[in-house]
Amino acid sequence: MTPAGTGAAPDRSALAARVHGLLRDVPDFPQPGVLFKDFSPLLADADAFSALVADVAAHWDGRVDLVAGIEARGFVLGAAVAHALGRGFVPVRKAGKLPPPVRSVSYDLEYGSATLEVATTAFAAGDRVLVLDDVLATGGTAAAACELVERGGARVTAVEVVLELGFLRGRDALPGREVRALLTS
Ligand SMILES: O=P(O)(O)OC[C@H]1O[C@H](OP(=O)(O)OP(=O)(O)O)[C@H](O)[C@@H]1O
Ligand SMILES: Nc1ncnc2[nH]cnc12
Repeated sequence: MTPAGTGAAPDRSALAARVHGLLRDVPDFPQPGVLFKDFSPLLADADAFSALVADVAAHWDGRVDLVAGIEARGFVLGAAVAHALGRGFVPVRKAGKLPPPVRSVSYDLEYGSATLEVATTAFAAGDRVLVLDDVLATGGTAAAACELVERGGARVTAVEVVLELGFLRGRDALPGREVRALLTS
């Protein structure tokens, strides 16, 4: 593997502290009562973003065939990790964005409900797929993405997120799956 960016991944606890310091808390967004975690400052920090991508890629190197990123913030992280791994990227999109034929799954998330879609041709039988997103909250989004991967005949190796909102118990929506998070709050 040749990680994009600055080379070897640093110590994970140091990386976690650095990433934590670059997340911005936004109260009452997108609706009252939600404390929104804004990843924009992290993405804008070239060194921290490179270190994060290198860390994730180093962990999964040789163990996945494709990275599936969930719209929209999972696209940014997922495409960067796929590039660092030298693997392909599959966009898992909100309804109506991908051209047919697609598979669809509806789900609930922390602040609403939605439908995710993936191209029916995205996966080959037996592909090992890393599902990647920024936040695991209730787990509805990640569970829907996993279902889409498996309906396509592929296998979910794991769900990787930057931040897990532990109090929302997203892992309960992903029984039996490996879930890896850099940060838990
Ligand atoms: O675990 P859950 O409760 O399902 O929530 C997690 C999802 O919520 C956010 O996406 P959002 O749907 O807000 O879309 P965005 O990335 O386009 O802003 C986040 O990026 C995850 O995909
Ligand atoms: N609180 C939160 N902040 C950012 N993304 C989220 N997705 C679901 N809940 C979220």
